[in-house]
Amino acid sequence: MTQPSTIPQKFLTRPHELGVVAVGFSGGQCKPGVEAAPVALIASGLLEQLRDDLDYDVHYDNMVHNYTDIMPTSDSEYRNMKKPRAVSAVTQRLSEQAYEHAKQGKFVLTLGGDHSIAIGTISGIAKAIRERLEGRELAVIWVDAHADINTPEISQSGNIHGMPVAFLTGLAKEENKDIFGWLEKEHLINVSKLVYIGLRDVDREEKKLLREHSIRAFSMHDIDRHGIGRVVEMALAHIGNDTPIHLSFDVDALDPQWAPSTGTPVRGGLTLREGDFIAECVHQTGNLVGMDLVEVNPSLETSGASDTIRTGCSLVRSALGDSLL
Ligand SMILES: NC(=[NH2+])NCCC[C@H](N)C(=O)O
Repeated sequence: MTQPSTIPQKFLTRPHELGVVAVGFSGGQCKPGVEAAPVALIASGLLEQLRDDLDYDVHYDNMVHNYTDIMPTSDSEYRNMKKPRAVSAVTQRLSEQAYEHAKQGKFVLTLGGDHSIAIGTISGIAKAIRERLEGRELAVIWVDAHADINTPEISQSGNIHGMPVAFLTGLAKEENKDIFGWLEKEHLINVSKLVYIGLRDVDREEKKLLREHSIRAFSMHDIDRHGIGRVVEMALAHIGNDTPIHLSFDVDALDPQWAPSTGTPVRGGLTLREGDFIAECVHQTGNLVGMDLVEVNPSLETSGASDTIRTGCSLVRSALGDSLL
């Protein structure tokens, strides 16, 4: 059965402590249901598994945050973004929550929610890491079918869950404090410390951005060619061994066979083992400081929902040190 990890964690001063933030937010896209994911993941026993099997001291406020108290009364489109003020307010609050945990040297686990929430988690953790580790930059491994790097102007959908990487890298900028203008330099990540794995549905303008900024991206084609083992090796080599890592895991990186209940499924994805393998390897670096699990939408499929939840739990356990032997 499962046992706690023995891998020393280089960048956490409280490696056995997990700050868990449950974010019931779906405003980064248009399909309701993704806000119910944290409850579903927790009801299926995820936090007990982390506590009892992997020996983590779980710091969870027993609340799924839906941030209703900070929802704007009106939220018209702005620069082609849908619900810009709501997503901005939620991610700003989440950024502070993630920062508080990360500042104390805990691992930050965030259960989403749609992928727009990564604007909050990554900005908060990047800031805490800079403060705690003398200006060190946070690297991000973005495991996803999509690149989520649309700037508002090039986005075809206007959904902000397709834009978080643009805001986090500073490729998209906005002065208005109510619409991501709260993001400061200390919140941002460097494109050279960003790596994608699993891409297979990238918009044309996004492809251009990836090329122009020489962003390291491993598509499903690369995984077919080299195998997942080599791809993860290359991804980690790109980041380097002296860098704290955040893993932002969109469940739609997996093939719909393993994760059908998600808003934007794309065929031809990772197997369950390839997903777990990525998470296991990132854990083994000893450099992981945070993880998001996003885009589980239990209401989209009746029979597929429990499979998707099970997949999500498995990915989180793997990233937190669960191993097969
Ligand atoms: N987090 C996600 N599932 N993102 C899907 C994004 C799809 C598309 N590229 C868009 O910008 O709308």
